[in-house]
Amino acid sequence: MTSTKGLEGIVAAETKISSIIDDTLTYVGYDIDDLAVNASFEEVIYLLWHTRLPKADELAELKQQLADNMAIPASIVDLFKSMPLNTVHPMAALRTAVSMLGTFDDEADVMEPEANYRKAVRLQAKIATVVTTFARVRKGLEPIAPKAELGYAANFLYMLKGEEPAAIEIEAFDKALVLHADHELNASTFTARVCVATLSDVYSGVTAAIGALKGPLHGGANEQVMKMLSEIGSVDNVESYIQDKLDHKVKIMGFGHRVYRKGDPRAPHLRAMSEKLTKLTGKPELYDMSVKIHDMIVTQKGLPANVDFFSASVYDSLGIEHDLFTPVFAVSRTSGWVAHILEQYANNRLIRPRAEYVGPGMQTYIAIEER
Ligand SMILES: CC(=O)SCCNC(=O)CCNC(=O)[C@H](O)C(C)(C)COP(=O)(O)OP(=O)(O)OC[C@H]1O[C@@H](n2cnc3c(N)ncnc32)[C@H](O)[C@@H]1OP(=O)(O)O
Ligand SMILES: O=C([O-])CC(=O)C(=O)O
Repeated sequence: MTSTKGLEGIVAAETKISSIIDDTLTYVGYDIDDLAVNASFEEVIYLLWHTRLPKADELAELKQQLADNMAIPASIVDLFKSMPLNTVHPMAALRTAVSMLGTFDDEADVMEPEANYRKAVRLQAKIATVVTTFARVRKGLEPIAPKAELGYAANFLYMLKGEEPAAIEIEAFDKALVLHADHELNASTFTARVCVATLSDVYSGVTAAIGALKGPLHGGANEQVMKMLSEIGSVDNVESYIQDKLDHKVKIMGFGHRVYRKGDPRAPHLRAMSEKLTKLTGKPELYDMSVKIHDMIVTQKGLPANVDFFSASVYDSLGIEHDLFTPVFAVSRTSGWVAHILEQYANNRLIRPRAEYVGPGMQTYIAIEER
């Protein structure tokens, strides 16, 4: 029995939800380039959960269900207030809050497909409120209730900032949500599938997935990209900063990917958004720095940017605090996690691989006083 480090190249599940073939990403067979330009996030949620695009009335129904379920229990606010708010990372707060949401759901352990779908809707609706509520509570601000008439992207920005976002902000944020919604068997989605394959519940699966997304080799990279841009500070500093990191073999966040070789198809969309939005917000240097970093890494390491690289300057332009970047990713990816959880339940088998044992051979127990 031999192992493959990081399970590289191992096909561990069948899925109808998304695919990456020859660097092309599709959701249910629709090219991400097509969806990024044409689909709303709510349409993508429906697509991932039903493996088909919604008709107008079906989309309207899903939007209504999401709007109806956005409120969160007051205890979640109390939970946040009880946390060490000066130090807690929003991803840790989110992980804990999603777990707690499960305790309030009467159907948490009801495993019928209809009940699991209802939980999917509730969780997708509430996760936007959870993240924005945390963002406000930690600053001593009152949470803002969602407005039923706003779409998902608009509601998120509204609940975060307390004012209705401009059309260009809604459009950009909605596109970012579309681009982050699903990605085949990435680490957090695999985590969710492993968790629920024991027939554990939807909340456990998403809580586990949030934990996996948090790491800087996965979703946590977008916050680290912004940290790097802030440290660099100006285009003139890019070369020496990046060269120093490369000379010391430090990984540059937002580059490289386990699956993509030529490039991540989501990155050009985010790059275009970054160029446009950083100009509008009067911070074009963020984009210019990003491009210079990008060119250096591509030239010297041959590594293309992944989804996390240009999303950092996009989220900054939308006025989102830097440590909320990964929670925003989680808000979008919940749609994909839940789709995979429902797919796993529909054709379940326990996921239990083997490990290659590389420890010592058979030993005989030695009494403690003789060691
Ligand atoms: C949403 C997402 O999860 S997208 C990914 C987000 N993560 C990041 O941006 C973090 C930075 N990137 C990385 O750490 C990696 O590229 C990963 C985790 C994405 C993929 O990892 P793996 O497929 O395991 O590749 P691995 O880490 O083994 O790298 C292979 C080689 O490329 C190098 N490399 C990979 N990524 C980078 C990088 N970002 N900067 C510099 N060198 C890199 C490695 O040092 C290694 O070099 P070596 O063979 O000389 O030791
Ligand atoms: O697929 C991966 O390994 C990581 C990734 O890009 C994602 O989850 O969006």
